[in-house]
Amino acid sequence: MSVYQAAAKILDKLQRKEGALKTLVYDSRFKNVRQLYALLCETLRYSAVLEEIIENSRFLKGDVKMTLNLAKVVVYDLLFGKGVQCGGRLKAVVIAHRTRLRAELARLKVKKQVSNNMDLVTAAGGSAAGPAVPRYVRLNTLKITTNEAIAYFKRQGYTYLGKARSLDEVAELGQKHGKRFLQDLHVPDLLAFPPGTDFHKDTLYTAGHLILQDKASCLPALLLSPPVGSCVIDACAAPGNKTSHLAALMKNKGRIFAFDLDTKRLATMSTLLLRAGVTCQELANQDFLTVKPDDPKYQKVSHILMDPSCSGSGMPDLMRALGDKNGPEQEKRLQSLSGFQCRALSHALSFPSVQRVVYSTCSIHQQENEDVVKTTLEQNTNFKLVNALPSWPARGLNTFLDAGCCLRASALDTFTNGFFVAVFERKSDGNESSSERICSSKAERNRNVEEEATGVEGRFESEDISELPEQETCTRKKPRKKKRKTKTHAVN
Ligand SMILES: C[S@@+](CC[C@H](N)C(=O)[O-])C[C@H]1O[C@@H](n2cnc3c(N)ncnc32)[C@H](O)[C@@H]1O
Repeated sequence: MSVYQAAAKILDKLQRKEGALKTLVYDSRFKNVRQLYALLCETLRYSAVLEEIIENSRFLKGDVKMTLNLAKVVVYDLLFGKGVQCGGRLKAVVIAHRTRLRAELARLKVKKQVSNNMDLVTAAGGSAAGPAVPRYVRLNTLKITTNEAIAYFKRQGYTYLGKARSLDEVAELGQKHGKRFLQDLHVPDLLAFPPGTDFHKDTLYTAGHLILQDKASCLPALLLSPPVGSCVIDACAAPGNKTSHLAALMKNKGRIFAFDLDTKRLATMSTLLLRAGVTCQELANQDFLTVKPDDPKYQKVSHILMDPSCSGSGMPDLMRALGDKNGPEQEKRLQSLSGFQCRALSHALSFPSVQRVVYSTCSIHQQENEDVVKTTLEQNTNFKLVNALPSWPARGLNTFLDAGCCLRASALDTFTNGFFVAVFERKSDGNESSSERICSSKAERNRNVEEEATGVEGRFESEDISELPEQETCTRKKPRKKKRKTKTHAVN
């Protein structure tokens, strides 16, 4: 099977919501999964542009017999990729229409008033997905310091633009190309490069010094901010980007109990943590809902990260591929996800010593975000919301009194993927009224700012197919009856 047929099949499956992109690629058993994955990512990125070109050129209107998805992957390679890399009838058909397709590309650039292909993507995605998001690189501080990394990239010919002072500077980088980078203003040890910068073959990346992770997905670990030496649970952990971030914040001291239902993702996680030099973890292939809060093993757990399965609707490429379908089916799915998310979050809050719990999703839907937080607060009156990262401009939708304590992220507002974070903290006095739980009092806001400035500052995904799923689509798996626990051992 050619790479195009394999890719088209996966696009079909994505549209039928049969799984996450990386899982589908991995499961396809295609011999060169890296090539297949790269082609799919790029086709998804150019999806809207490709559809317009295919439609305007009437490529599929004549005698050409192929599905839109097959047309998209092959036209992508013809116009934006390495040229058509197959033989036979498929190549003959595309070559026969090459001139018309190229002419449509040129016409589209004139229409959108852009001069290069990347700008075309930005122009196409501008309304639905927002501007292009920079390539964020989290430095794994277990292995490298920020200064070392900056010096390394300078040696590689990149121009260092300094530490961003405003989101506008990050946004500007999103519109640029070439070898330049800056340090992020919110997340310490995070660098931002122009979109499309590829580090998969970089030696620092392959050695686990760099973690390719979107900025928004760095916020949960940062806001949980477990002290060095603490006892932490990562409830839905695989493939472990946030676990490795937690371990870096904890300087590999203390314990992280990490759970996941999915055996394959957990195996990938084990490999990734090994590469990242994480040694303080204990992995378990277990349904978090079955983990007993009164088990003496978890007696000292003070911090929990809850990043459960969600619709993945914050991932722009994915949503563009799936189409933003509303309707009863979508509503049913969201309700089911939301029910699970509420149960999982309440379960996290039931651990006897837990003080702080961070809830996050890569969803843009209120049902999975504010609604889950509101229900959970109503059911757990011994917890309140903390005003998460007050300097962050995008806040939770105003659907209940404390919703502004939560933060949202999007390509349009924060130049990241779509994301949501809420921070729960145990009330010091169990008798606080519901109004006291609101984090809008000036004193508490100030305290939170201070915490973020002192506790977080100074401490500190790949999309490589060999590493498998980031957190984009995280379809919920049914709990398995048989539990198998795996424990990773310390690695030097
Ligand atoms: C959003 S992804 C987690 C991404 C991860 N936190 C990271 O940053 O790399 C959600 C994960 O939850 C897992 N999951 C779903 N239901 C679960 C459950 N009941 N118990 C444990 N893990 C679960 C899924 O297998 C999936 O790997």
